[in-house]
Amino acid sequence: MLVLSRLSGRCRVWHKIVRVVMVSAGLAVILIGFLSSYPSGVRVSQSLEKYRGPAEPRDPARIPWRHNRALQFMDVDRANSQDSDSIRIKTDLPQQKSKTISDRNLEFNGGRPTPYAGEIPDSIRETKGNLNRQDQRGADHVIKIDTQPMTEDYDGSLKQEASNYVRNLRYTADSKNSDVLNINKPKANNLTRHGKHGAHHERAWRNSTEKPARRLPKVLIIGVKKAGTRALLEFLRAHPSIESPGPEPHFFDRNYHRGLHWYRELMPRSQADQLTVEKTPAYFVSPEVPQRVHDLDPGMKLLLVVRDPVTRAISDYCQAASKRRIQPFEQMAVAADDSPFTPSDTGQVRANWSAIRIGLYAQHLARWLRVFPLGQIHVVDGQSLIDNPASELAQVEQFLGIPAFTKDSHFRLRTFKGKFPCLVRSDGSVHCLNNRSKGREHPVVRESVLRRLRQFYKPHNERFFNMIGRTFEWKSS
Ligand SMILES: Nc1ncnc2c1ncn2[C@@H]1O[C@H](COP(=O)(O)OS(=O)(=O)O)[C@@H](OP(=O)(O)O)[C@H]1O
Repeated sequence: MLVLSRLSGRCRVWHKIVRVVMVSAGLAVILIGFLSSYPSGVRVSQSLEKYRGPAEPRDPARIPWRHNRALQFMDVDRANSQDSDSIRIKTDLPQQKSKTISDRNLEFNGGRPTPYAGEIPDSIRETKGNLNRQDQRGADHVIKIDTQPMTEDYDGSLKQEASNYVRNLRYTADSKNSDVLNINKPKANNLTRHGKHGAHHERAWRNSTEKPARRLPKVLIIGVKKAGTRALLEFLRAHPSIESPGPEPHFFDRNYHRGLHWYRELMPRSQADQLTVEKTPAYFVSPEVPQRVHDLDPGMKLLLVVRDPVTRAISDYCQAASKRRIQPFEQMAVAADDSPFTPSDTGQVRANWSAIRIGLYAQHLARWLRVFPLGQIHVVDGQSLIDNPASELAQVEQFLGIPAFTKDSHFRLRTFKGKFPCLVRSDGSVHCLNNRSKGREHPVVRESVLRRLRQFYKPHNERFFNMIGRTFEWKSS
């Protein structure tokens, strides 16, 4: 009995020792496994980490993930990417590690969730970036991006996705031992921007001692959709006192729930004495927007571009028709008296159709005037913006209280599609608006239908003219 009880006591001790050894070995295996799977040399800050999507499935055709010195960079000059197909970045690669970066090792991070736009459209998923110069420390690089597939949609949405896409560009080093490549926005005083009138604008940055920061807009182009809002923004952002994001943020209407931090992050960096302007034409017709804008900044300056509502409706129709098959404009706009297929000059105008409803300027403006004084709203004549852009811009500059800058020589008239002005940059290059989404050919609309629409809009236009104390030469019969 004594022998048996001693033996069982020893067994318990051995049992305990074996358990401790096994647990320790298990923990060691897990720890080694974790350390070896972690990508060596990757330095990704917490703030960047949150923008990472779920881990990418490994693709054996690519360089293994653990060899990637992948760093997502946040501060690409996004505004630049909207209207040209190049994006300037600054690299921080030590000279001795200098290497040529080509589309072989620079790839877009397709398919990952992005902070703003969700899924990347298939059409641009395979787009490649390219640095066009030998890499040097601090070199100002230009990544060329094929924007062709991005121009399918009208301004805004796809372009915005494209720029988000670029935010998630990854650099893949091809050697295990190379340094992390930090790609940051160029410092303000080295910034050379497309779209600005060159030297003048750079001087504004260089003379300032303050750090550039992302600032919320002080000016909104609130509408009207299809009245020339993009042209106004493009012309305005050439001014040295103006900064703007290229895409439409849609903050006060559909993205309000995302909060001010989200909104501010969309803004480009600017100096304290510059004004940030954004344009989202949907603001003008969204009932909840005026109060929201006022809540943010009761001193917000508002720009409203207007155009003959009949032509505007046709332009709106063209945009919709470019995306999906829809009935002819005449049938969409006017309900026939006797037959649904023969619209006539006596039929009911379909005022509920958004293309018609947006043109009821007085109705929409009334909502804004409940919240903002008329003095804070400047109305831009969309037709004059085409015929005489410098003079229209001069009035905007005066309203915004920024130095007079825009001159006739900044424009080349009737250059785009033989009708529209284009911007002349300081280097002499000419910048026109998006070829596919602007200046679409309008369908021929019968005179009787046009007359019916003009009759319909007449009282609304007059009310609008009374509200703003100014008239426009829109035909009323
Ligand atoms: N410089 C220049 N270049 C090209 N187009 C110009 C320009 N200035 C004004 N426009 C007119 O702008 C119309 C499009 O208006 P928006 O930019 O407000 O459209 S959008 O709401 O942003 O989709 C567009 O309408 P459509 O011609 O019907 O396409 C143009 O008439």
